Amino acid sequence: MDAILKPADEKAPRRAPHEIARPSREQAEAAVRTLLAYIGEDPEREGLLDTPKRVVKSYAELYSGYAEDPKAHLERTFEDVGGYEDMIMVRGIPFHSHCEHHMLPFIGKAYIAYYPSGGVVGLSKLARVVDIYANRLQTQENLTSQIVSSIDEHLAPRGIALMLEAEHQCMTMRGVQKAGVSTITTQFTGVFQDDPAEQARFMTFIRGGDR
Ligand SMILES: Nc1nc2c(ncn2[C@@H]2O[C@H](COP(=O)(O)OP(=O)(O)OP(=O)(O)O)[C@@H](O)[C@H]2O)c(=O)[nH]1
Ligand SMILES: [Zn+2]
Repeated sequence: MDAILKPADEKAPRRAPHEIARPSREQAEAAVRTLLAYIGEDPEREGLLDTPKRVVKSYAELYSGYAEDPKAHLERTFEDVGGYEDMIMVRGIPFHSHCEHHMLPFIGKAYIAYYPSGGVVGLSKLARVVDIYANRLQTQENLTSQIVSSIDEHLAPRGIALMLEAEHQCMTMRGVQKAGVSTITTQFTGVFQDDPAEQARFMTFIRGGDR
């Protein structure tokens, strides 16, 4: 257990989840008490007695994505769609994630489009995939590429376009303190990657409902 409580060698290769010993809930709660004392609080005062328990419980929701597999949501496709094969966009999916540098939230919207090939997925499933990856520690770039890779792997559409726009609280509440700044990331595969006109169409769809 000591190994996980000490800082890791920065150059160590990335370990698989099963190689990392998981602390108990009690150890996680004790770590929260340590942080409370570190910021100058008294972890024993009445208002804070249940806080470690609540924080650890909230982590089960905020970081639920580690225990979920997007495949479960993307493997069921529908083919009876009247031969529809044009772009499908799910526009403005709200998400919240946490940056892996500060463990502070970044909050924004995802815009996903794809050209189907042989089948479509339930629309909600795309939002579920966003949540699975957002409910992990992330960089916005990683989140973008993981969502795209997973849709590509399980659905193999003719093309995928994804744009994320988010505000990072680590830039708003602390550090450089720039409120109202958003970060945009995009990734294109297939027809979107090959044809700039498709990227332009994607951008037009994104603006569509705001006119
Ligand atoms: N590329 C990228 N950077 C991010 C993301 N989330 C946070 N960051 C940045 O990660 C960087 C970490 O920089 P460091 O210098 O190691 O940390 P820091 O001293 O806390 O930096 P400041 O935020 O500038 O105070 C900061 O520039 C953050 O803005 C992200 O999703 N993608
Ligand atoms: Zn950050």
